[in-house]
Amino acid sequence: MRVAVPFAAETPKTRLESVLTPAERSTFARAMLADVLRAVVEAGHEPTVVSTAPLDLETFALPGEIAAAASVTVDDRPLTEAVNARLPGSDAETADDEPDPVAVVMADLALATPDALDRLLTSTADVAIAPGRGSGTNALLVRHPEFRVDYHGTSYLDHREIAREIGADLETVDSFRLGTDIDEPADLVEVLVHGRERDRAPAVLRDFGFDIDRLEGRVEARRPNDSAD
Ligand SMILES: Nc1nc2c(ncn2[C@@H]2O[C@H](COP(=O)(O)OP(=O)(O)OP(=O)(O)O)[C@@H](O)[C@H]2O)c(=O)[nH]1
Ligand SMILES: C[C@H](OP(=O)(O)O)C(=O)O
Repeated sequence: MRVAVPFAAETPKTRLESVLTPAERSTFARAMLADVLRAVVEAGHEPTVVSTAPLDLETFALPGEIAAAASVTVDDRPLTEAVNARLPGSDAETADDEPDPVAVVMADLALATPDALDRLLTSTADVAIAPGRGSGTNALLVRHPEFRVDYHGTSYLDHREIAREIGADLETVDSFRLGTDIDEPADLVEVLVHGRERDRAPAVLRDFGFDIDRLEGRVEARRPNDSAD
């Protein structure tokens, strides 16, 4: 199985611009990517980062076995096109009778664990999806040679419809860890609460000065000098 990890390398995580500087967003996005690559390798797979710009994984100082298993390919097409070019049955595929399945795991799944990924990656459905809140498609496994993605907006609902149209059976993988993509300031607290000790993303946030604000209402990640909304 091939596992693609799309990565917007140049201006990542723009929706975090109210709480992180551009340099911090880049560091944080790379920390989440490192955590995702580690989880994919520990689930037994060799991830390829599909990056919008060149990316030197050597500068990530990944543990040896993670660095050895992970690779980068540069593709500056929009997300949907770049992913579709890699799905079973696409032009980039050889004309195998039975193409290899392809998984697509987003680089901002900071809570992903090998066990959570394994539940998706061992699905035998034609298409398996771990949706995100708000109907995103956080992680996907495609076996069907006619299935194509259409990301953004309500992509989970759209992908269900696409699967129905081509007669593919679809499994929805219900997973808190895969369902939590880190898009907006309110998501940062999930990294601090549920990130594991060894993960980079929570360490980076703490290094930036974030902590869990328990003072009132719903908990959130805040640093002391952030102005109140
Ligand atoms: N290869 C590639 N990856 C992308 C592209 N856009 C987003 N990604 C990656 O796809 C995943 C989901 O991205 P989004 O959350 O929609 O966008 P983002 O760029 O991370 O964040 P925002 O700028 O806040 O929208 C992340 O892993 C991104 O790094 C793209 O055009 N090409
Ligand atoms: C790529 C996109 O991510 P979101 O913008 O929902 O985080 C999607 O899941 O369709």
